[in-house]
Amino acid sequence: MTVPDQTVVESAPAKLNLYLHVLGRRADGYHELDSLIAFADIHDTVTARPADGLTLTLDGPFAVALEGEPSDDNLVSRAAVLLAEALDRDMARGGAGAAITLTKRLPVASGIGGGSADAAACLRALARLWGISPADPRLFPLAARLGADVPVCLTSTAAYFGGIGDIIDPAPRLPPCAVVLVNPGTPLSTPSVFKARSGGFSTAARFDGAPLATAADLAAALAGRGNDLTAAATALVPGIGDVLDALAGTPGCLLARLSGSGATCFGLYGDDAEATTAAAGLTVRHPGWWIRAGRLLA
Ligand SMILES: C[C@](O)(CO)[C@H](O)COP(=O)(O)OP(=O)(O)OC[C@H]1O[C@@H](n2ccc(N)nc2=O)[C@H](O)[C@@H]1O
Ligand SMILES: Nc1ncnc2c1ncn2[C@@H]1O[C@H](COP(=O)(O)OP(=O)(O)OP(=O)(O)O)[C@@H](O)[C@H]1O
Repeated sequence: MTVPDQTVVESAPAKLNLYLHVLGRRADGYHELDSLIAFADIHDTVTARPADGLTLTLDGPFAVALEGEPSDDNLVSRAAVLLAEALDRDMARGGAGAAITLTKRLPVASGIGGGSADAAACLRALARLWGISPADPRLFPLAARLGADVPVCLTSTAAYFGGIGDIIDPAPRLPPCAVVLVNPGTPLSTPSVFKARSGGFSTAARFDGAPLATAADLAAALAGRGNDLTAAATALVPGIGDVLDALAGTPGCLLARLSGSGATCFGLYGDDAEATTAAAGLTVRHPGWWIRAGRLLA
């Protein structure tokens, strides 16, 4: 959305790993993954307007979680600097920069890729502000330099994620599906979860069956797959087990699962009313949890 004073607004949607299989561990310590990634209409927001230089302002309920970190370390600032460099946009020589605001609504270090989504949204917002397409192919290599999850967040459409996150393939069309996201309130760092993981490896499990017409079809297909980081994440944050049990116990929940390295879990539902009712009930019973209802993006 562009508003008349040239302010550009981009959403940074939460990423969900509908399934996440760990296929092996490379010599450099990174893990080979097979994952079906989808996005939800539950999001941070990046706003950019013309200004001298580059500045970042944080607001929103989870801004406080990032305020202890230097602003230059924020993935949004890093994305802005990379794009300015790639476009040879020299603000010292009078080129217009951007005043960026990140409205942080997604919990930090929570397995739903908020930082990656913010970085991708910043690339799209500044591309538009500075007169190039948000689909410009130059954005992809910049996104990859910012993190494994950032390229897939550029389009925020469902995708298969392979390699160490560097292989992105189109996913089957997902059916309309309502979701509830629940985080028990404990940040969880991705490296600690991979380090805590033990046991064997899974095989790749991309869908090759009939089209997924309904949320129930999607849940049934996912039931034979899993998130291989669940045991390790739950060992570090036992509250994940409570979240999964609570989600699974809500009427209409078709599937409850951990996203990424956690600690956010998601429930899938056949319709919006079931998800909204589930979220409301969980909020009453667990006032300390972060709970949001929404839908998967098409
Ligand atoms: C697990 C996922 O959430 C799945 O969507 C993401 O791939 C994680 O992406 P991310 O948070 O951007 O993670 P990165 O910053 O790339 O990696 C953080 C750390 O997690 C471990 N890591 C991450 C990705 C991967 N494929 N193998 C790993 O072993 C590594 O120790 C790495 O240093
Ligand atoms: N804009 C940002 N939002 C969130 N975290 C950021 C941001 N910029 C930098 N970071 C850093 O990145 C770390 C990971 O944050 P993020 O919320 O993206 O994790 P995540 O949801 O677990 O991601 P993933 O699912 O990709 O593992 C944070 O602990 C923080 O230090």
